[in-house]
Amino acid sequence: MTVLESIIEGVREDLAVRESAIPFDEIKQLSAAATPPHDVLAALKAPGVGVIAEVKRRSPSKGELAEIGEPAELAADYADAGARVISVLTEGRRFGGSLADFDAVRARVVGTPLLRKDFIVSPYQVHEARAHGADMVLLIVAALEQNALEALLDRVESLGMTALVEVHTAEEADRALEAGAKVIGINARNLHTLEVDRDVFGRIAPGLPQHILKIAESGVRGPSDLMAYAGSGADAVLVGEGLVTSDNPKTAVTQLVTAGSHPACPRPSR
Ligand SMILES: O=P(O)(O)OC[C@@H](O)[C@@H](O)c1c[nH]c2ccccc12
Repeated sequence: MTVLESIIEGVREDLAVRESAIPFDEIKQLSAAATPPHDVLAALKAPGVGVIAEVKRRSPSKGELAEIGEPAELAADYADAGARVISVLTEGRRFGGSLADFDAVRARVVGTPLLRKDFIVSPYQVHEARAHGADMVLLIVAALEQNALEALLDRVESLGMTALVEVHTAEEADRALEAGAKVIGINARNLHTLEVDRDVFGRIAPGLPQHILKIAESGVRGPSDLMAYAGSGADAVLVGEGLVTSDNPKTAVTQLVTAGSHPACPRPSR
C-alpha cells in the first residue's frame, strides 16, 4: 500500500464515524444554510503571484512541524500579511488537523477565503466543508477515479465553491482538464513516495491552457522559490512547512507576498 492509499483508508474510517453522528441529509442542509462562499477565482486572479498560506501541524514525511497553539492566531497573521487564501489541513491521523481547527480559523478570519485541505473521497466531505464555511476544496486526482473526480468537482461548484484540483504528473493534469478543473495545483511532492521535486511544476505548467489558474504546491522555502515558480507560470504558491517552522510566520508571508507583487516578478498575463 502506498502512503496515499493508507492515508485514504484512515480518512474513510474517520468519515464513517462522522457520518453516523450527522447523516448525509443533515450535512446537506447545513451546507445550504452556511454563509455564502467567497469568490476564490477573483482572489486568485488579482495582480501578482499570490500566496496560499497553510495551517499545518505535522506531515507524514517530517512528523511534528510546529506546536500550533492557536490556529486562529496563525491564520489571522497569514491574513494580515496578505495571504490570498488560507489552507487548513483537516486530516487528523497524519497531519494532526481537524474540523475544529478549521472552525477556529473560520471564526477568526472572515475576509479571506479558506481552503479545506483533506483527502476528499465522498460527496459528504464536500457538504461538510461548505457547512463549516469553506470556500475552496482540495481534490487530489491521484486519489480519485475519473468519474468520482468529475462528480466531486461538479458538487463543489454547485455549492458555489472552487476546487483546487491537485496533480503530480502530466497524465493527471490531462485528467484534471478533462474533468473541467479551473484551478490546478501542481504538487512537487509525490504522494505515493513523499519525495519533493521542485521541477515538476516547470515541466507541467507550461502545457496547461492559459486560462487555467496554476498553483505551485509544496517545497517553497522562501521568496527565491516563489520567483522560480513564477518564472514557470505560477499564479500562486501554496506554502505550509516553510511558514509554520519559521520564527515569524507573519513576516515569512509578508516576504513572499512582497516578492509576488514585485514588478520584477514574472507573472502570467490574462
Ligand atoms: O509544507 P509544504 O511543503 O509547503 O507543502 C504545502 C502543501 O503543498 C502540502 O501540505 C500538500 C500539498 N498537497 C497536499 C495534499 C494533502 C495534504 C497536504 C498537501
